Amino acid sequence: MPTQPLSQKEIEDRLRELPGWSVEDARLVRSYRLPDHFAATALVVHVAQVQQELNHHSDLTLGYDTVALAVSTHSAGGALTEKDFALAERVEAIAPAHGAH
Ligand SMILES: C[C@H](O)[C@H](O)[C@H]1CNC2=NC(N)=NC(=O)C2=N1
Repeated sequence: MPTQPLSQKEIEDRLRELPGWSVEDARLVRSYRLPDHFAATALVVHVAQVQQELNHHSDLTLGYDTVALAVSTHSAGGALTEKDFALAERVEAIAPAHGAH
C-alpha cells in the first residue's frame, strides 16, 4: 500500500515531538551545527547509512560546520508522510553523538 499523506493535524502533532524540525516549502527540515567540518561530514555519512536502511532520502546539505536536511515523500507527490517523520526521528537519535545541536 502506498504511503498516505499526513493530515495537517497529524503533521502538527508529530512536529511537537520533534523540537528543531519544522515544515518549510512543504518539506520537513532541520539544520544542525557541529563542532567542525569532519564532525559534520561524519554525520552526513551516518545519515546516508540510515537513509539507505529506510530507503528514504533527504536532500542533505553539508556546510563547513552545518548539516541541513529537507525531506518529503516523492512517491506521495511531494507530500509529508510517516516516512519523513520516521527518518527525522532516526536522525535525531544519532545526531547528538556527533556533537550536533
Ligand atoms: C525506488 C525507491 O524505493 C524510491 O525511489 C524511494 C527512494 N527514496 C525516496 N526518498 C524520498 N524522500 N521519497 C521517496 O518517495 C523515495 N522513494
